[in-house]
Amino acid sequence: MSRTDRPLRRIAVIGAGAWGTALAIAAARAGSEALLVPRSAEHARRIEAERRNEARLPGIVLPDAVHAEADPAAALAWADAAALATPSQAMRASCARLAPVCPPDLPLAICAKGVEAGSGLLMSEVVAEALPGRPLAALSGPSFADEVARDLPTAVVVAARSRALAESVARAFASARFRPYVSTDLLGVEIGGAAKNVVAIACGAAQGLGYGLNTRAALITRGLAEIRALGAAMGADPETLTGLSGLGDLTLTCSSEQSRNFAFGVALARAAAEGRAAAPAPGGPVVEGVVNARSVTALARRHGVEMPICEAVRAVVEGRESLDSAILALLARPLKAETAR
Ligand SMILES: NC(=O)C1=CN([C@@H]2O[C@H](COP(=O)(O)OP(=O)(O)OC[C@H]3O[C@@H](n4cnc5c(N)ncnc54)[C@H](O)[C@@H]3O)[C@@H](O)[C@H]2O)C=CC1
Ligand SMILES: O=C(CO)COP(=O)(O)O
Repeated sequence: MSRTDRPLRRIAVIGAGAWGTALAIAAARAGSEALLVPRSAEHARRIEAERRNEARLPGIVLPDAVHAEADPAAALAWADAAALATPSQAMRASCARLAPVCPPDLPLAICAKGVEAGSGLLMSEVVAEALPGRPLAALSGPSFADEVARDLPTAVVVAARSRALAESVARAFASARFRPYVSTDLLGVEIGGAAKNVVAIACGAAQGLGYGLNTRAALITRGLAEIRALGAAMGADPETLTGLSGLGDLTLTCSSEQSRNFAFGVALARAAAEGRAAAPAPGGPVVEGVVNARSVTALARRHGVEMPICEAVRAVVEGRESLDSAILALLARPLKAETAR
């Protein structure tokens, strides 16, 4: 009997950021047990002593079924499955640390959203290189960590090439107010999650510039068209990109300053107005769209896909173009048909 034929009830969560912590809590609500594995032993001790992860999820008390474990070997030996919840650019290093101690058949649920800079690989490709042979799933969709931790109703999607694996992972997290749908389109789910953060920066910048809701609606819709074009070129199911992990997450992230990517876009516009550059705070919460502006557009260029909004965000965050001129360039693009057909 393979591991995924029996319920996945012990979940090791690698990466104790806001999302890893919220997922550990979601697993506990689903009747699973979770071991949260931070990068440092000190962080594990603090979480265990305080019964919270105050730096990342302020005010949230951990349920009894969640514990912190400093030693990844102990956590993975105990676990039925692991959730990989480090930022995308740390995924390879984090998996390398797990490689000597990760059982060869341990199911892994990728919870980071992004494309690796340099290699242009999706997270499932990075993990398959760093931890070869393990059954892979991705959990994604519109889900602010804080809302999940507070048990506000949330729907996500769990994708795996094996439907049985997607269903097992979904069951490990499903509870009355946390509803995972399943999908076999791993590629589509990963593309939507990686690209939406870049469009969210554009929406935040538009808000910071004082633009209105017309602009936001245009950016979301045309952003989705870009994401769908990338998905089509890479072989994703177009329906996935209008589902929870595509349009769903795009809508969430593009419409609230609760999104770190949106908030960073607002900060970009404020900084531009004051004639200075903006960058995410070192050691602060991850802003995936900054690195992913580069990695997602690099992937699109490789596939011959135009992503003008994402390219504009890239040019601005790389300091090659001012926000004003990036917007003017977007608006000055030749008039064209809205749809390809
Ligand atoms: N916060 C949210 O609402 C959601 C986040 N996500 C995704 O989850 C991923 C993680 O985001 P957050 O937890 O929010 O970030 P965060 O900024 O709250 O925390 C990131 C954590 O990763 C740890 N880390 C960094 N490098 C590491 C490494 N090499 N090994 C182990 N740990 C390492 C840091 O110590 C930190 O605790 C991102 O890809 C994000 O897009 C997905 C859904 C919701
Ligand atoms: O992915 C997220 C919600 O689904 C979190 O978005 P931010 O990283 O922009 O906060």
